[in-house]
Amino acid sequence: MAGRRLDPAGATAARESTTRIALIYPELLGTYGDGGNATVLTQRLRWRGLSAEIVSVPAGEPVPAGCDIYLLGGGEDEPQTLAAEGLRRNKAIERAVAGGAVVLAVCAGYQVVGESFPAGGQIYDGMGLLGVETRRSFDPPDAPLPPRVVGDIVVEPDPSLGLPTVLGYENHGGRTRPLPGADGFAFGRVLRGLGNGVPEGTDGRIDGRVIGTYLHGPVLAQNPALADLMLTWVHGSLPRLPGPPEVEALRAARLRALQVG
Ligand SMILES: NC(=O)CC[C@H](N)C(=O)O
Repeated sequence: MAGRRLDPAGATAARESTTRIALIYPELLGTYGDGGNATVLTQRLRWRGLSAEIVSVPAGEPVPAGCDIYLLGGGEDEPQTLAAEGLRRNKAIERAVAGGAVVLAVCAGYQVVGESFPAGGQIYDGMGLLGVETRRSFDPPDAPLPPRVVGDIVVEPDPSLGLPTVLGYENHGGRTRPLPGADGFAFGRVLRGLGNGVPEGTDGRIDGRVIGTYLHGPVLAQNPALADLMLTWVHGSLPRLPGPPEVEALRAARLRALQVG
């Protein structure tokens, strides 16, 4: 993580060129429509008159290093280990991140960009982009937890991000905690659901422009402000663009139903 202490607010100068959004191994890391995150980012750029391209990277293909944003979604244990194997061999995302690229990694993707994760009774190395480790449970267990958490999740993002409440859906068996002295900070505080499953009650992790979270959804479809935050990391300031009215209505209804806010 050293050597890429980027200031997320100090975005790259405004740019004219097409924004390239890499969708990593969608057939392995694509549960719960996480590929929709690429659609949301692309559309929010196009609505502002900016051009964007989705670069879908099938498993087994080399990951291009020249993209602006890399998206990794959720996956079951076996596809997740295959994805991690491919990504550990191919250091393109690490190089792109060192050059200022943005990463959004959801659930299995979050575990894979961390230092290590469990699958099928073994522990696998991740990419080490975030200083977190995932296990089925930590020893001694801090609280009795269900073997798998499935359901709605609501997160109050870290205030430094300037984001409204974030909504999503989680389905995972892994619990994730920062390694001692890890760079970065938790994505947010869990208001409903489990998230990282640690006593601090946090979800996810952010280090520089790498975001890991347990929120499926696809998360950006329900949380356009998070999409715009990522886009400003690439573009600098962008014209304000409210969420589509139906998304705002859905958010309000979900928050009411979940009795948050
Ligand atoms: N939905 C997911 O991405 C699951 C991630 C991981 N296989 C777990 O169960 O913890």
